[in-house]
Parts: sequence; C-alpha cells; structure tokens
Amino acid sequence: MHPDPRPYDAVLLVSFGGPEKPDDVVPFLENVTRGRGIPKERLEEVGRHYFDFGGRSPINDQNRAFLAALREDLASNGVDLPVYWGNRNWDPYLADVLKQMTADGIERAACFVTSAYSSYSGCRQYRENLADAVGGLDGAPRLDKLRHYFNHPGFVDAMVDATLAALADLGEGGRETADLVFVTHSIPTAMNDASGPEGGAYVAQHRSLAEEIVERVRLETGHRHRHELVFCSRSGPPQVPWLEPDVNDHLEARAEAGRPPVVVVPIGFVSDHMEVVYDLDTEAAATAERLGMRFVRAATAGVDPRFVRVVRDLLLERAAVERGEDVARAVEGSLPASWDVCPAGCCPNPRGDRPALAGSDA
Ligand SMILES: CC1=C(CCC(=O)O)c2cc3nc(cc4[nH]c(cc5[nH]c(cc1n2)c(C)c5CCC(=O)O)c(CCC(=O)O)c4C)C(CCC(=O)O)=C3C
Ligand SMILES: [Fe+2]
Repeated sequence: MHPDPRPYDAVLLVSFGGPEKPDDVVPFLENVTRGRGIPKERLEEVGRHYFDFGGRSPINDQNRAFLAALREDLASNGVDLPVYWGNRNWDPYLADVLKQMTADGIERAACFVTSAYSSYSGCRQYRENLADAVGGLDGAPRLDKLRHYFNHPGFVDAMVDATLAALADLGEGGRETADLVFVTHSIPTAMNDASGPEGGAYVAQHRSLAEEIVERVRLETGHRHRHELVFCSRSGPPQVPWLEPDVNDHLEARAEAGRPPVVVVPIGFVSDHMEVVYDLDTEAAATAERLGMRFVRAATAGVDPRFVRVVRDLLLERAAVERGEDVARAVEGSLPASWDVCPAGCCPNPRGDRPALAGSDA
C-alpha cells in the first residue's frame, strides 16, 4: 500500500543554523543573542570555540546530510513530497525558504524541528520564527509542527545502540564499572519550570529518555549502570540560575568518588553540534583526562536510518490525524506521546508574548 501524506504537500526541516567561515561568526552570534542579555565575555568565549574550529560550525553540514538521507528515505518508501530546509540564525533562513515554498505553490507543510524536547528555546521560539517567516507573505503555506520525538522509538533505539557501542569501546574491565553521563544543553531553571503544558517538561523528558536507555542497556548487558543527567553550554548572566550540574563539575565529583570510566551520552543534541564537538569532545574530554578518567562519547542520532525514519513516521501519523483517522502512536519510556498542537501558553517566551504558529494560541 502506498502511504498517504495528504493533506501535506511538503516537509520543512527547521534548525538553528551556524557559521560556515570565520567572517560569519560574529554576525551569527549577533543573530543568536540579539536582545538576550548574554555577557560580552561569554560571547567572546563562544566566538573562540567557533574560531578554533576554523569559523565553521558542524551543524549545517549535519543538516545537509540529514536532508539527503531524508529525501532518500521518503523516495524509497513511496512518499513523494519535496523537502525544504530553513534556519533560525543562519542561511538558509526560514524567511527565504518560506518565500520559495510559497512560489512553488506549497499549501501545507509538516515541520520537523531539530530539537527533540519542550522548552522555549527548543519549541516555542521556533514557532515564533515560523510566524515571523510567513508574516506578510501572500499565499504562504500552512505550517504544522510534528510532535516532540524524545520518546519516539526511532530516536530512542538509535541512542540505545550508540550507548552500547560506546560501552563496548571501553572494553573488558571498563565497560562494567562505567557511569552513563547523559548530557543536554543547560537552560535557565525558570525556562525549565515553565516548559511544556504543566511545567518541568524539559527535564522530565530528558529523564524519561535517560531511564529508558539505562533499562535497555541493562536488558542487553545485565548491568544497570550508575547514571546522571548533567548539562553543558550554560550562558547568561551569573546571577541567573541555570540547570546544573555542569558536565565538568560532575566529572570532578566523580573523580573524588573513585574515577569510574564515563560514557558521555549527548541526548540533548540530535547531531554533532558545536556543543558536542567543543563542550564535550574538547572541553569535557580534557577535564576527564586531567582527572585520569577514561572517557568515551556516544554518537549522536545523526543520520542513523532509524532516526531519519522518525520524520516519515511522524509525517504519516500526523497526516492520518489531520484526515480524522485513528492512529497508533509509537512511543517508548514512561511518558506518553506528546501533543500534536502545543497548548496555549506552553513554553512561554520569557521576554513576553509574540505571535507563534502551530499552537492552539496561534
Ligand atoms: C535548549 C537549547 C538548545 C537545544 C534545542 C535546539 O537545538 O534549538 C540550543 C541549541 C543550540 N544552541 C546553539 C548555539 C548557541 N546558543 C546560545 C545561547 C543559548 N542557547 C539556549 C538554549 C538552547 N540552545 C539558551 C537558553 C541560550 C541563551 C540565549 C537565548 O536565550 O537564546 C548561543 C549564544 C552564546 C552562548 O551563550 O552560548 C549560541 C552560539 C546551537 C548551534 C550549535 C552549532 O553551531 O553547532 C544550537 C543547535
Ligand atoms: Fe543554544
């Protein structure tokens, strides 16, 4: 049977964007931080991370690879829809891709955001960006956002196998005593408290995925590993509380508790973003080395075919919902499948209300 994507006639990959050459770094950082009160010292530090990597973030290349894999997955499975890509902070900008989609006569697109969790930064801010991008465009397509996928089997399975592979890399005598250190992007504690329909969704969703990985690893290996959810990439003024502990502080504490080998699992990042290659592979790896701890970083989902397929599954699931059909929603772990349409007021903008698409308050 041919899968039915109606009423959708396009898919839009929505991402963050990153610089591609040294001259891009400062304007990119200005785009990201406009009006957000990030201290100048923090900006200079983050700018150095990008310059150390030749002024090029890995994120756009990761998205190009994901796009190619997604087009292949859809075409191979009889889903004949164009796939577009637009970013919040760098070329190709969402405003430009929406112009193109409008010119191409697209009427209704399903949006897949490269952030798996609920928070203002990872969800509503993208919905605001979509509203900005269609603003003033005559005949722009209707945009729906596909549900959060932190607990979709395609993402979970990819992260379970990445964790098992990293444990295997430690070999005999490391593997069994290793800690699993789950890492995600820190956000202000107030942003976490306000995330999702009832608050606290950002941390709750990460904990649910971390627990699921720990249990699936136990089923595979017979070991229930010690584990922790920790954070990286804190920014903002020092007096504003952000989620802790920082991954480096956590490693220090574990060194005092006996220096176990660590497998760092970047569940907060769907591919090798700058936070992964700098904050984890460079900085946290150096911390572990200084402390004399073995350190292996698990792979991100990237272009794992099971993760690429999540887009197709969610597209077809949502298409069926929009046609009024009953659907079974694939999900793993302790939390139910997320809502299709964000409830009014969820993940509020800390700087005040702005128009946002794809929610019940749209
Ligand atoms: C939750 C979350 C995600 C995950 C969800 C998602 O993917 O969206 C994410 C992703 C990313 N964040 C990124 C880069 C940056 N984030 C910054 C600043 C901030 N991030 C925040 C949160 C998040 N950020 C917050 C609350 C701030 C404070 C300022 C503000 O309220 O906006 C800054 C400013 C400098 C700094 O202080 O770090 C930069 C450069 C990149 C690109 C990486 C690359 O180039 O590969 C990506 C994928
Ligand atoms: Fe960020």
